[in-house]
Amino acid sequence: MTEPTSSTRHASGPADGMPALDIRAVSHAFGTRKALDDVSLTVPAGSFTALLGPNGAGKTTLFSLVTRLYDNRSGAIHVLGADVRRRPAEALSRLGVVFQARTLDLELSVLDNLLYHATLHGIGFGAGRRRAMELLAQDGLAERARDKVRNLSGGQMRRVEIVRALMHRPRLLLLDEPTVGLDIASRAAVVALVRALVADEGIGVLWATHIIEEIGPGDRVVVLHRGQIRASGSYEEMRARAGGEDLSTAFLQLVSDTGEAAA
Ligand SMILES: Nc1ncnc2c1ncn2[C@@H]1O[C@H](COP(=O)(O)OP(=O)(O)OP(=O)(O)O)[C@@H](O)[C@H]1O
Repeated sequence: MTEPTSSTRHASGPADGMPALDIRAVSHAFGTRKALDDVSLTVPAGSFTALLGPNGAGKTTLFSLVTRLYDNRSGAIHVLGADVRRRPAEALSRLGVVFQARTLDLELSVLDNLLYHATLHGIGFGAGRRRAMELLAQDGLAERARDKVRNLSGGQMRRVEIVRALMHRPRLLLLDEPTVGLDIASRAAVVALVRALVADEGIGVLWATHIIEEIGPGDRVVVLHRGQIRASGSYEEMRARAGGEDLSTAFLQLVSDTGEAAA
């Protein structure tokens, strides 16, 4: 991405120093099946935090609670200080989300998809169009603005979904396994786009994945397994846990069924 403009750098957002996302003691069950058990985690503002967990760990359930698809009946979730239960409109206006399943309208143009989202957030047509073109240009997709989404590659669709999530200038971006199904080059482009948002604009990112290679030095890592947080800390701390071995070794130790639940 190119250097952010003043309008992109200062997105809507409250107090400095507040975590982008703070989850405290949240549990969730589907009937008798516990999907999340007393989960607490923090995404500091301007951090890339990887939520690392194997299939069925509870990542999507956690995202559904943060975005209010499900109601959190225990614990508390704050987005930039706004409680998602008590101040949902405020909290949701501060977050952008890219769901695991594709949600663009394939028959609409890229621009119309973005304008539709802008309208849902109360952004007027002119301002929405300017914002969309600014973001598409930053991501090298401006010339595809009038193309039907159906004609884009999978990687380009993902990047458009990220652009869409940024239309209303959130300070927290949630991405649920955003590179699933992409080839290596497309995956690298998506990762680079999101890392640039963290570095250039200070957006807090929670990146759910089970792909270890997407996590690197300087990242924060939260390991979720069977609905429980098994570990959290910096990439370097995680490696140290495995005696200096790579992150894969640490991860496999943490999600083995004998691994202790630990903070
Ligand atoms: N709507 C639902 N009804 C019943 N059980 C569910 C529902 N959604 C999820 N679960 C169960 O909750 C647990 C956590 O699922 P979840 O989809 O949150 O995990 P995940 O980490 O996102 O997995 P994946 O990487 O496979 O997407 C699993 O045991 C799953 O089967």
